[in-house]
Amino acid sequence: MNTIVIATKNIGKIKEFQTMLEPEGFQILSLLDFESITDVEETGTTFEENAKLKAETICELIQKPVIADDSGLEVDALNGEPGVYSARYAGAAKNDDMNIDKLLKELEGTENRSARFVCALAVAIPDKPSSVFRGTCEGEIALMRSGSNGFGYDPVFYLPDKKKTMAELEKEEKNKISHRAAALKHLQETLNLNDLK
Ligand SMILES: O=c1[nH]c(=O)c2ncn([C@@H]3O[C@H](COP(=O)(O)OP(=O)(O)OP(=O)(O)O)[C@@H](O)[C@H]3O)c2[nH]1
Ligand SMILES: [Mg+2]
Repeated sequence: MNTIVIATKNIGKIKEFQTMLEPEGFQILSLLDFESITDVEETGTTFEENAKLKAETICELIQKPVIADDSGLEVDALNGEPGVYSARYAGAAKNDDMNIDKLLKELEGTENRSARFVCALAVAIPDKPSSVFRGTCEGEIALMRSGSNGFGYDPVFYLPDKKKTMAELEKEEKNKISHRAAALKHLQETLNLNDLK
C-alpha cells in the first residue's frame, strides 16, 4: 500500500485526509506517528508560504514525500482575519472554542457575515522543487454554534445552499465541498499521488 505522510498533528485534518484518501488505497501517516518532531513555526504571511514551510521542513527531516496543509478562515467584515492566524486567533494555545467565542464577539452587530475557508496544500519530495495547491469554500458566519461534526470553526460556518453549518454535515458531505477537498482535487489533477514514493 502506498503511504502518504501529512505534516500535521491536527486530528481533524488527519481524519479528513484518511476519509478522502484511504478509499483510494493510500495509508495516511501524520506527525502523530513521528512524535519527536515538534511543530514548525508558521512565519509566513500567506497560507501557501506556511504550507510550503511545513512541507519542506518535515520532508528534509524525514526524507520522505510529505503533504502539508495550511488552512483557515477569511471573514470579509474583518478584512480577511483571522486568516493565517486562525488556529491562534484567541491565543497560542490553539483552542477551537475560544477562537469561536472571539470570532462571534468581533462580529456582534455586524450584518455582512460572508466568509470563506481557505486551504493550501504543499507537496514536498526529497531533492525536488515543492508545489502548492489552493482550495476555497464560501459561506457565512452564523450567529451561534450548531452541530458537532468536523473541527475548528465548523459549528459557526454556515452554508446557505445546504441550510446547515459545516458541523451539521456528515463527514462524507463535508469532504465533497470543503476547501481541503477542493485543494486536494487540484493537487490530484496535477500530480499522481502514486508517484509520491
Ligand atoms: O472549522 C474548520 N474546518 C476546517 O475544515 C478547517 N480547516 C482549518 N480550520 C481552522 O484553521 C486552523 C488551521 O490552522 P493550521 O493550518 O495552522 O493548522 P494547525 O495549527 O491546527 O495544525 P498544523 O497542520 O499547522 O500542524 C485550524 O486550527 C482551524 O481553526 C478549519 N476550521
Ligand atoms: Mg498550524
